[in-house]
Amino acid sequence: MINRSIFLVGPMGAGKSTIGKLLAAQLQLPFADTDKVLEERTGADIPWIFDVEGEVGFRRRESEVLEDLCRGDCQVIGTGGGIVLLEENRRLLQKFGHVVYLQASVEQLLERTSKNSNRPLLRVPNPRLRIEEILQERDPLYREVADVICDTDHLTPKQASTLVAERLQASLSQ
Ligand SMILES: Nc1ncnc2c1ncn2[C@@H]1O[C@H](COP(=O)(O)OP(=O)(O)OP(=O)(O)O)[C@@H](O)[C@H]1O
Ligand SMILES: O=C(O)C1=C[C@@H](O)[C@@H](O)[C@H](O)C1
Ligand SMILES: [Mg+2]
Repeated sequence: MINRSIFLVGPMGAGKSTIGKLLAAQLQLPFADTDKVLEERTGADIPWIFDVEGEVGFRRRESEVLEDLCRGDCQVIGTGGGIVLLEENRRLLQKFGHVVYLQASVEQLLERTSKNSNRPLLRVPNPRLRIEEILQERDPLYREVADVICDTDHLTPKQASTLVAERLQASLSQ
């Protein structure tokens, strides 16, 4: 029934990496994370890439990773929060995958992303405002590509993974 890769999209802290791993185990599929693949290929971490190559350089690398993963086997793929910014990426997501938009409130996103400082776009004096701006810009783009939308606010990662699996099955059997 699942004949294409499952892409998880959503803002930083939505749980794409955390829930993605659980979902992959649940569906007995491999898991990949675009941020991780990009870091392994580059041999540098995301803050370093942003510092040296800027966001434009990072986005170029991210698109290359996405293209390669789209050509590969069916798996669960956690994406970077900004993957939907480029139209070419949105087309790839829709063409090659089942896309799940993981949502969470600004409050939850702020709390979940405050635990570490490896997100260059949140290294600002007012991360709450930044998250609000990001959501305003990207929510329509996440919706544009999504086959399924799941709110993770009051769910543990395990509960969220189960909900995503159920919603995916329902959407695929329509
Ligand atoms: N449903 C949830 N309930 C509680 N904590 C969560 C939930 N989902 C994720 N977390 C926690 O929030 C933090 C960020 O999650 P994660 O790294 O999976 O987000 P992400 O969407 O992959 O973000 P990014 O776009 O920056 O890669 C982690 O510490 C994770 O354990
Ligand atoms: O939301 C974003 O633009 C980002 C999210 C992270 O997953 C990383 O891809 C990077 O920190 C940028
Ligand atoms: Mg992630």
